[in-house]
Amino acid sequence: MGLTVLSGPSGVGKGTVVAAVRERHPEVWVSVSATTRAPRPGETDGVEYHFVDAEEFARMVKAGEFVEHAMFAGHAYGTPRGPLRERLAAGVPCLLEIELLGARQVRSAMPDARFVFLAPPTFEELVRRLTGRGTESPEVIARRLDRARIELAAETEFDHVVVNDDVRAAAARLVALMIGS
Ligand SMILES: Nc1ncnc2c1ncn2[C@@H]1O[C@H](COP(=O)(O)OP(=O)(O)OP(=O)(O)O)[C@@H](O)[C@H]1O
Ligand SMILES: Nc1nc2c(ncn2[C@@H]2O[C@H](COP(=O)(O)O)[C@@H](O)[C@H]2O)c(=O)[nH]1
Repeated sequence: MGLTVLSGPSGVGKGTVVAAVRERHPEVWVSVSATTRAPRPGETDGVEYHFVDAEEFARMVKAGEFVEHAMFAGHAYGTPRGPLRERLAAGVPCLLEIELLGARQVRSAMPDARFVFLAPPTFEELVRRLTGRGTESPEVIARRLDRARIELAAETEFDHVVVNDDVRAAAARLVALMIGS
Protein backbone atom coordinates (compact mmCIF):
# COMPACT_ATOMS: atom_id res chain seq x y z
CA MET A 1 0.00 0.00 0.00
CA GLY A 2 1.23 3.57 0.58
CA LEU A 3 2.91 5.50 -2.19
CA THR A 4 3.88 4.20 -5.63
CA VAL A 5 5.83 6.30 -8.13
CA LEU A 6 5.50 5.41 -11.81
CA SER A 7 8.11 6.76 -14.21
CA GLY A 8 9.24 5.99 -17.71
CA PRO A 9 10.09 7.73 -20.97
CA SER A 10 7.64 10.06 -22.67
CA GLY A 11 5.28 8.08 -24.90
CA VAL A 12 5.80 4.71 -23.21
CA GLY A 13 2.15 4.73 -22.14
CA LYS A 14 2.20 5.86 -18.48
CA GLY A 15 -1.00 7.88 -18.84
CA THR A 16 -2.73 5.08 -20.74
CA VAL A 17 -1.75 2.45 -18.15
CA VAL A 18 -2.75 4.74 -15.26
CA ALA A 19 -6.16 5.30 -16.92
CA ALA A 20 -6.60 1.51 -17.12
CA VAL A 21 -5.70 1.22 -13.42
CA ARG A 22 -8.28 3.89 -12.49
CA GLU A 23 -10.98 2.16 -14.53
CA ARG A 24 -10.64 -1.12 -12.66
CA HIS A 25 -9.35 0.11 -9.31
CA PRO A 26 -11.17 3.24 -8.15
CA GLU A 27 -9.63 2.69 -4.72
CA VAL A 28 -6.28 3.88 -6.13
CA TRP A 29 -5.84 7.66 -5.87
CA VAL A 30 -3.83 9.31 -8.64
CA SER A 31 -2.20 12.66 -7.90
CA VAL A 32 -3.03 15.58 -10.22
CA SER A 33 0.16 17.51 -10.97
CA ALA A 34 0.55 21.19 -11.72
CA THR A 35 2.23 22.14 -14.99
CA THR A 36 3.08 25.21 -17.03
CA ARG A 37 2.57 23.40 -20.33
CA ALA A 38 -0.55 24.19 -22.36
CA PRO A 39 -3.47 21.76 -22.27
CA ARG A 40 -3.67 19.31 -25.18
CA PRO A 41 -6.99 19.05 -27.01
CA GLY A 42 -9.41 17.22 -24.70
CA GLU A 43 -7.47 17.95 -21.49
CA THR A 44 -9.39 19.72 -18.71
CA ASP A 45 -7.95 21.89 -15.95
CA GLY A 46 -8.05 20.00 -12.65
CA VAL A 47 -8.45 16.60 -14.32
CA GLU A 48 -5.24 15.69 -16.20
CA TYR A 49 -3.33 18.62 -14.65
CA HIS A 50 -3.73 21.89 -12.85
CA PHE A 51 -2.65 24.17 -15.70
CA VAL A 52 -0.87 27.20 -14.22
CA ASP A 53 1.34 29.96 -15.57
CA ALA A 54 5.03 30.30 -14.75
CA GLU A 55 4.36 32.97 -12.08
CA GLU A 56 1.88 30.79 -10.22
CA PHE A 57 4.21 27.77 -10.49
CA ALA A 58 7.07 29.84 -9.04
CA ARG A 59 4.81 31.01 -6.20
CA MET A 60 3.89 27.40 -5.41
CA VAL A 61 7.57 26.38 -5.36
CA LYS A 62 8.42 29.28 -3.04
CA ALA A 63 5.53 28.44 -0.72
CA GLY A 64 6.75 24.83 -0.44
CA GLU A 65 3.56 23.49 -2.01
CA PHE A 66 5.28 20.72 -4.00
CA VAL A 67 6.57 17.34 -2.87
CA GLU A 68 8.85 17.48 -5.91
CA HIS A 69 9.10 19.53 -9.07
CA ALA A 70 11.16 19.44 -12.26
CA MET A 71 11.55 20.88 -15.72
CA PHE A 72 10.71 18.60 -18.62
CA ALA A 73 11.08 19.57 -22.31
CA GLY A 74 10.76 23.27 -21.52
CA HIS A 75 7.91 23.17 -19.00
CA ALA A 76 7.64 22.89 -15.21
CA TYR A 77 5.80 20.02 -13.50
CA GLY A 78 5.17 19.44 -9.81
CA THR A 79 3.29 17.21 -7.37
CA PRO A 80 1.07 19.18 -4.95
CA ARG A 81 1.91 18.24 -1.37
CA GLY A 82 -1.41 18.74 0.46
CA PRO A 83 -3.70 16.25 -1.35
CA LEU A 84 -1.03 13.53 -1.31
CA ARG A 85 -0.36 13.98 2.40
CA GLU A 86 -4.10 13.71 3.18
CA ARG A 87 -4.60 10.51 1.15
CA LEU A 88 -1.49 8.85 2.59
CA ALA A 89 -2.61 9.74 6.13
CA ALA A 90 -5.98 8.13 5.36
CA GLY A 91 -4.28 4.90 4.23
CA VAL A 92 -5.31 5.28 0.57
CA PRO A 93 -3.00 3.67 -2.04
CA CYS A 94 -1.50 6.62 -3.93
CA LEU A 95 0.06 6.79 -7.39
CA LEU A 96 2.33 9.50 -8.84
CA GLU A 97 3.05 9.52 -12.58
CA ILE A 98 6.19 11.64 -12.87
CA GLU A 99 9.49 11.88 -14.74
CA LEU A 100 12.92 10.74 -13.54
CA LEU A 101 14.21 13.87 -11.76
CA GLY A 102 11.01 14.12 -9.73
CA ALA A 103 11.15 10.41 -8.90
CA ARG A 104 14.66 10.88 -7.55
CA GLN A 105 13.46 13.74 -5.33
CA VAL A 106 10.65 11.55 -3.98
CA ARG A 107 13.18 8.76 -3.37
CA SER A 108 15.21 11.15 -1.16
CA ALA A 109 12.18 12.53 0.69
CA MET A 110 10.13 9.32 0.98
CA PRO A 111 12.48 6.32 0.68
CA ASP A 112 9.74 3.87 1.70
CA ALA A 113 7.78 4.56 -1.48
CA ARG A 114 7.69 1.95 -4.25
CA PHE A 115 9.38 2.96 -7.52
CA VAL A 116 8.17 1.40 -10.76
CA PHE A 117 9.68 1.99 -14.19
CA LEU A 118 7.41 1.54 -17.20
CA ALA A 119 9.55 0.37 -20.13
CA PRO A 120 8.73 0.14 -23.85
CA PRO A 121 9.06 -3.24 -25.62
CA THR A 122 11.71 -1.59 -27.88
CA PHE A 123 13.04 1.94 -28.53
CA GLU A 124 11.52 1.81 -32.02
CA GLU A 125 8.09 1.12 -30.52
CA LEU A 126 8.57 4.08 -28.15
CA VAL A 127 9.26 6.35 -31.14
CA ARG A 128 6.16 4.96 -32.91
CA ARG A 129 3.96 5.63 -29.87
CA LEU A 130 5.26 9.13 -29.24
CA THR A 131 4.99 10.09 -32.90
CA GLY A 132 1.66 8.29 -33.37
CA ARG A 133 0.07 10.16 -30.45
CA GLY A 134 0.19 13.23 -32.66
CA THR A 135 0.21 15.75 -29.82
CA GLU A 136 3.72 17.19 -30.19
CA SER A 137 5.64 18.94 -32.95
CA PRO A 138 8.70 17.18 -34.45
CA GLU A 139 10.95 19.52 -32.40
CA VAL A 140 9.23 18.62 -29.13
CA ILE A 141 9.27 14.91 -30.05
CA ALA A 142 13.04 15.17 -30.60
CA ARG A 143 13.49 16.81 -27.16
CA ARG A 144 11.37 14.13 -25.51
CA LEU A 145 13.34 11.35 -27.23
CA ASP A 146 16.63 12.87 -26.06
CA ARG A 147 15.26 12.80 -22.53
CA ALA A 148 13.91 9.26 -23.10
CA ARG A 149 17.46 7.98 -23.68
CA ILE A 150 18.49 9.36 -20.28
CA GLU A 151 15.41 7.94 -18.57
CA LEU A 152 15.93 4.48 -20.13
CA ALA A 153 19.51 4.43 -18.85
CA ALA A 154 18.17 4.95 -15.29
CA GLU A 155 15.87 1.91 -15.32
CA THR A 156 18.08 0.08 -12.79
CA GLU A 157 17.42 2.78 -10.15
CA PHE A 158 13.85 1.50 -9.84
CA ASP A 159 12.51 -1.26 -7.58
CA HIS A 160 10.46 -2.85 -10.37
CA VAL A 161 10.32 -2.72 -14.16
CA VAL A 162 7.02 -3.29 -15.96
CA VAL A 163 7.17 -3.63 -19.75
CA ASN A 164 4.18 -1.96 -21.42
CA ASP A 165 3.61 -4.52 -24.15
CA ASP A 166 -0.13 -4.70 -23.52
CA VAL A 167 -2.01 -1.99 -21.61
CA ARG A 168 -4.30 -4.24 -19.56
CA ALA A 169 -1.46 -6.62 -18.64
CA ALA A 170 0.83 -3.74 -17.65
CA ALA A 171 -1.95 -2.15 -15.55
CA ALA A 172 -2.57 -5.49 -13.81
CA ARG A 173 1.14 -5.87 -13.06
CA LEU A 174 1.29 -2.34 -11.65
CA VAL A 175 -1.75 -2.91 -9.43
CA ALA A 176 -0.30 -6.21 -8.21
CA LEU A 177 2.82 -4.33 -7.12
CA MET A 178 0.73 -1.60 -5.46
CA ILE A 179 -1.95 -3.55 -3.67
CA GLY A 180 -1.14 -7.17 -4.37
CA SER A 181 -4.24 -8.06 -6.40
N1 LIG B 1 0.68 -1.05 -24.73
C1 LIG B 1 0.51 -0.18 -25.73
N2 LIG B 1 0.50 -0.62 -27.00
C2 LIG B 1 0.35 0.27 -28.03
N3 LIG B 1 0.16 1.59 -27.88
C3 LIG B 1 0.17 2.08 -26.63
C4 LIG B 1 0.33 1.22 -25.50
N4 LIG B 1 0.28 2.00 -24.38
C5 LIG B 1 0.10 3.27 -24.80
N5 LIG B 1 0.02 3.33 -26.14
C6 LIG B 1 -0.14 4.53 -26.98
O1 LIG B 1 1.10 5.23 -26.91
C7 LIG B 1 0.85 6.65 -26.95
C8 LIG B 1 1.53 7.30 -25.74
O2 LIG B 1 0.84 6.91 -24.56
P1 LIG B 1 0.72 7.89 -23.31
O3 LIG B 1 0.27 9.23 -23.74
O4 LIG B 1 -0.10 7.16 -22.30
O5 LIG B 1 2.24 7.94 -22.86
P2 LIG B 1 2.94 8.66 -21.62
O6 LIG B 1 4.02 7.78 -21.16
O7 LIG B 1 1.90 9.07 -20.63
O8 LIG B 1 3.55 9.93 -22.33
P3 LIG B 1 4.00 11.34 -21.71
O9 LIG B 1 5.00 11.06 -20.66
O10 LIG B 1 4.56 12.06 -22.89
O11 LIG B 1 2.77 12.01 -21.18
C9 LIG B 1 -0.66 6.84 -26.98
O12 LIG B 1 -1.06 7.09 -28.31
C10 LIG B 1 -1.20 5.50 -26.48
O13 LIG B 1 -2.47 5.21 -27.00
N1 LIG C 1 8.58 15.59 -11.96
C1 LIG C 1 7.31 15.56 -12.39
N2 LIG C 1 7.02 15.07 -13.60
C2 LIG C 1 5.74 15.05 -13.99
C3 LIG C 1 4.70 15.50 -13.16
N3 LIG C 1 3.53 15.35 -13.81
C4 LIG C 1 3.83 14.80 -15.00
N4 LIG C 1 5.16 14.60 -15.10
C5 LIG C 1 5.92 14.01 -16.22
O1 LIG C 1 6.21 14.99 -17.18
C6 LIG C 1 6.44 14.35 -18.43
C7 LIG C 1 5.67 15.06 -19.52
O2 LIG C 1 4.28 14.97 -19.29
P1 LIG C 1 3.25 15.43 -20.45
O3 LIG C 1 1.88 15.28 -19.82
O4 LIG C 1 3.59 16.82 -20.82
O5 LIG C 1 3.45 14.47 -21.59
C8 LIG C 1 5.98 12.90 -18.25
O6 LIG C 1 7.14 12.09 -18.06
C9 LIG C 1 5.17 12.94 -16.98
O7 LIG C 1 5.19 11.72 -16.28
C10 LIG C 1 5.05 16.01 -11.88
O8 LIG C 1 4.21 16.43 -11.08
N5 LIG C 1 6.36 16.02 -11.55
